[in-house]
Amino acid sequence: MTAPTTALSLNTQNLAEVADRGIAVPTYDRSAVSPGIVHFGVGGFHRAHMAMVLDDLLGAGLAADWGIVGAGVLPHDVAMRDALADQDHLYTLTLKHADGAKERRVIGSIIDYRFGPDDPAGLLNLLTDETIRIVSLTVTEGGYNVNPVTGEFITDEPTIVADVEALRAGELPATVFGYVVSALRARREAGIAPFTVQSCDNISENGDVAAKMFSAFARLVDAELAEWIAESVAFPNSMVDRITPATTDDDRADLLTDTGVTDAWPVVAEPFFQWVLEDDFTSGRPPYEEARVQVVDDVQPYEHMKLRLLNSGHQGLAYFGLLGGYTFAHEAMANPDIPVYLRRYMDEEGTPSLAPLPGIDLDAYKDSLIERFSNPEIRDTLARLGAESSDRIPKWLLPVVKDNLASGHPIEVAAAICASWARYAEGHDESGGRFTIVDRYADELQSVASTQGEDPLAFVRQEQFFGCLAEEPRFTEPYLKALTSLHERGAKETARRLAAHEEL
Ligand SMILES: NC(=O)c1ccc[n+]([C@@H]2O[C@H](COP(=O)([O-])OP(=O)(O)OC[C@H]3O[C@@H](n4cnc5c(N)ncnc54)[C@H](O)[C@@H]3O)[C@@H](O)[C@H]2O)c1
Ligand SMILES: O=P(O)(O)OC[C@@H](O)[C@@H](O)[C@H](O)[C@H](O)CO
Repeated sequence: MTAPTTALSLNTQNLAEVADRGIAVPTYDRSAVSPGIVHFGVGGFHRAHMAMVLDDLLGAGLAADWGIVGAGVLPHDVAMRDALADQDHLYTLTLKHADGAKERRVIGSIIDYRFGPDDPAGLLNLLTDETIRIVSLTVTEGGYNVNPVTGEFITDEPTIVADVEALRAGELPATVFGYVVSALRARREAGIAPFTVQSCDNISENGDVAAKMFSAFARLVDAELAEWIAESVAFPNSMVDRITPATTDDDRADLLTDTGVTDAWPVVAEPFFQWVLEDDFTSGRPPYEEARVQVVDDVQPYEHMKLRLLNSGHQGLAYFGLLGGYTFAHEAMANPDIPVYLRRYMDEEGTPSLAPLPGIDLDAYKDSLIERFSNPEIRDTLARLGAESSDRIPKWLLPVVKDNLASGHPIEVAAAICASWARYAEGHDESGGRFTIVDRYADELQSVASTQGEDPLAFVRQEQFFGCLAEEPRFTEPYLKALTSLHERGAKETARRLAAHEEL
């Protein structure tokens, strides 16, 4: 291994030298990889997860016709376009183990990137081309445009209204919905088989939700087209898992210090990887199972396990941690009470809401979650976990509350987590410092939270998030006790009492 004396840019030409500096590089001929997948939402997670799987397959001499073309439609996606373009769409993935060990590799499966606004017709033509057989998505929970209480498509969102008009007028789209539905319409007219729409977002029944939302969008354009989409396009469900924090300047600096390689947008993630995928594809798929993907007939039990234990657990960690003055997930996990009350939530509330999971050792799974949250090398911020709560709590935690209310199982900790969100939404911590609430409903949430001194149930009366839970005493009683305790005793003491099963 060459000592990293000079800075070396990551690009195709420098790959041999990058390898000399201790980073594994693609051994396959990237120029022979042709596009088969368009991925919307190329952020940290896609690059740590699905793109790595394709890179593994390419490295094994498979899937050469399943190269990924990234696509972005939001203004800030220019940053990813430029970062990737300058390095031939290569990037480094660093897996950080809890003991400090780092596994580094260069991923080569993304072969191009299209920023929609640069050339909407070009992106649409690509999506219409028969070589594209999968359109995959990590556009976040909010990207599916679902009303959290009714579960229906939000039809009056301005970008959606504009795209519906554009498609009706035969003009070019701007949103993911517009691109996918325009392309499917064009393929249908040209007699080209539709692609599969493969969601990789953290949403329960993500494929079914995508099917419903894309069909609802199409219905606004053309009812017959919507029917054809519902009948002809596969939307497989999946459970995806790998904690991938947002990239920081420290990550770029670490890579440079350790190896001398510069990467404009490296990805850092935990070593754990899981992808459980429903085998339902319209026009073929890569041999995913050759790269650790569990291809199954029914994903739902795995999805529920992950969303209700891991992601809801993250919600339990985020607001208590931020209110308690912590910045990183592992710092909050080092408070002895926090892992204990999180485990109480997982054992007493999350677990009874799950269907049987034959062959899965749930205790080992929950132990591993506590370990993964505690990994000090990942430096996952509580701010990331606590962002866009209005898209997360209703989709991950409230289904546990509703199922347990129906079955008579406990909901005390889940109610306390809801109260911690309400307390956090007040926008200040316990020493008077300010939080920046990152949520598309931030103003509304903060304004309602500011009234809960006089009206402690104000936050849960927001039916668009909580449905009718404000009318349910079995929920409001523990919720009010937790909210009062958070105000009067603070997050750390409230966590201690929850951990110790003491009265709040
Ligand atoms: N980060 C993780 O640990 C992790 C793990 C499992 C699953 N996921 C899933 O992946 C999603 C993305 O996570 P990430 O860490 O890559 O985030 P990120 O912020 O790095 O990337 C998100 C991408 O989605 C795009 N996007 C957001 N809203 C959109 C919209 N309305 N239309 C089109 N594009 C949109 C953004 O422009 C960006 O390219 C999560 O919301 C989650 O559902 C993430
Ligand atoms: O990325 P989000 O918005 O779905 O949720 C935040 C975290 O809970 C999530 O990213 C987890 O880290 C991830 O789901 C682990 O696989």
